[in-house]
Parts: sequence; structure tokens; C-alpha cells
Amino acid sequence: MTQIQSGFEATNLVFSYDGKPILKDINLKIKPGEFVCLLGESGSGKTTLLNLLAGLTKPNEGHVYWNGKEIEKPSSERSVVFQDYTLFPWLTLLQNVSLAIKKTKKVKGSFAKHLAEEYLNLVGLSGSLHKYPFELSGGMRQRGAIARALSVGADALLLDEPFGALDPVNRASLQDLVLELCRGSKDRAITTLFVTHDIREAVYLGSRIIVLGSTPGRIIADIPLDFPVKKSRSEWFRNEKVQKTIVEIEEAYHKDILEKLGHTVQEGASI
Ligand SMILES: Nc1ncnc2c1ncn2[C@@H]1O[C@H](COP(=O)(O)OP(=O)(O)OP(=O)(O)O)[C@@H](O)[C@H]1O
Repeated sequence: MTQIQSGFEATNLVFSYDGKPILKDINLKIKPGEFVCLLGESGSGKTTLLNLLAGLTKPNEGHVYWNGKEIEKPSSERSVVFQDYTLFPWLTLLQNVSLAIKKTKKVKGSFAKHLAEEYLNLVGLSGSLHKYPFELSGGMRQRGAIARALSVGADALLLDEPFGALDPVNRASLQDLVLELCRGSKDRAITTLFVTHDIREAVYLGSRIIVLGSTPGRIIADIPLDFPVKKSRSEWFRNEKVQKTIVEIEEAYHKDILEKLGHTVQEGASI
């Protein structure tokens, strides 16, 4: 069955590991250019959902589409960035990114190198092209991973807690970089799914937030965001609307916990 909807679409998704239900009744559309942050407590199935959209896993029931075509396997159209740095340790930054370009775009080595340099410049790593991953800080390695993910021409970026291991300063700087790369350009809208445990990070980055409740994972809140333009970070976080949204999301978590303890919560109730 082919869907005409572009971007991501998941319909009636069910997923289990060894008979244990992990995701249930997931119906989700992510429009081209949307930046969706996925929150949910540990074990709620965030990585599993990301893997399904990446094509790394297949659903037991239901369908997952990218630009109207059923997702059967991973594709360079949808790049993934994990928390653990995934650069090849035996290659320099430049070689890591060039190799990805050569493999996916089938271009000559010299052109791949040129393109790789452009992407590494874009993420602020022009001074470290010939360094090996072990010579770089965690933040620099994640910049490299983002450059590599984008350099293959991906239209979708799937990021799984990419900044979870970074200190607050590096984390803030990487957040702004991702915002600029994914949401900054009108010419090339990158559809993004960003998994995080950090509500503030989700609110800062997302154009929409989805919260997964657990056992089994299902969508318990789907919140579109429309905030003022970000100038000063601290000022932005003091904004009343921003603060109200952070509280609303905390309440969604709380509601899920109440439900698990046996309290009645109306199905599909909005928060
Ligand atoms: N390969 C696997 N085999 C069996 N069970 C798995 C496998 N991968 C994940 N699980 C289980 O599936 C459930 C969901 O895992 P998943 O990693 O998707 O959750 P998560 O929300 O991303 O968690 P976290 O926030 O801790 O990363 C967990 O109970 C986990 O133990």
C-alpha cells in the first residue's frame, strides 16, 4: 500500500521484543521540515520508534512510511546520530566524512573530500580535519557525527539522545548548531526526530513534542510549539509561555505515572 503523505507516517504500529509489547497503536505523521522531540521515561520505546523510522527494525503490525514509501531498510535519505560517538576510530574526521559521501553519492574521492571539508567547516571543525576521533572532545566528535549525517544528503535526521553525554556548555552550543542546521534554512527543510530525556532541551529545539507513555509505549501527548524567535537563551527560558509548556509536559509524565498506579485517566485527554 502506498501513501501520498510525505515526511514520516506510522499507522497502527505495534512492536514487541520476544512477545513483550514495547509499542502499541502508534499513529504518527511528521511533516517535511518538522522538528519533533520525543520524550518519555526510560524503556518507553523511544529508541525502538526511532529505529523503526530509520528502517533498522521492522514493525510486527502496522506500517511506517517515508515520503509515501514503506520503510524497508536504512537509507542515506534518513541519517541517524546516536549518543555513542559513531565515527570510525581509525579514520580522521575528514576521512570519516569523505568515506560516507563516497559510499552514498558514488562520487570521485577528490570531490567527496571537498564536500566533506565544507560540511566540517559548517559544524565548526575546520581546524581539526586531520585529527582522529580519540584526539577530539565529546562535543567535537558529535559535531563530526552530525556533519557526516548531513553530508550524505539526508532529508531526515534521527537523533537518539545525541547530547546526553555532554557538559552543559557544549550541549547548549550543539543545540544551537542543530537548530541552525535543521530549522534555520528554508531552502532545505530537514525533517528531524530528536530523542531526549531533557524537557527543556525538547522545548528549546522542537517545533512539536511527542511524549511516549510506557508499558507498552503509546503517545500520551502531542504538543505543537510556537515560540518567539530565540535571541538570548536565558531570556527565552524566562518566557512565560515557554515555562507554561515545560510544566504541561511534566504533567503529562505525571499523568502517565498516575495511570500506571491504577488511577483513571481519560484516553486521549489533552493536557
Ligand atoms: N534488542 C532488544 N531485545 C529485547 N528487548 C529490547 C531490545 N532493545 C530494547 N529492548 C527493550 O525494549 C524496551 C524499550 O527500549 P527502548 O530502548 O526503545 O526505550 P527508550 O525509551 O529508548 O529507553 P531509554 O530512554 O532508557 O534509552 C525496553 O524494555 C528494553 O529493555
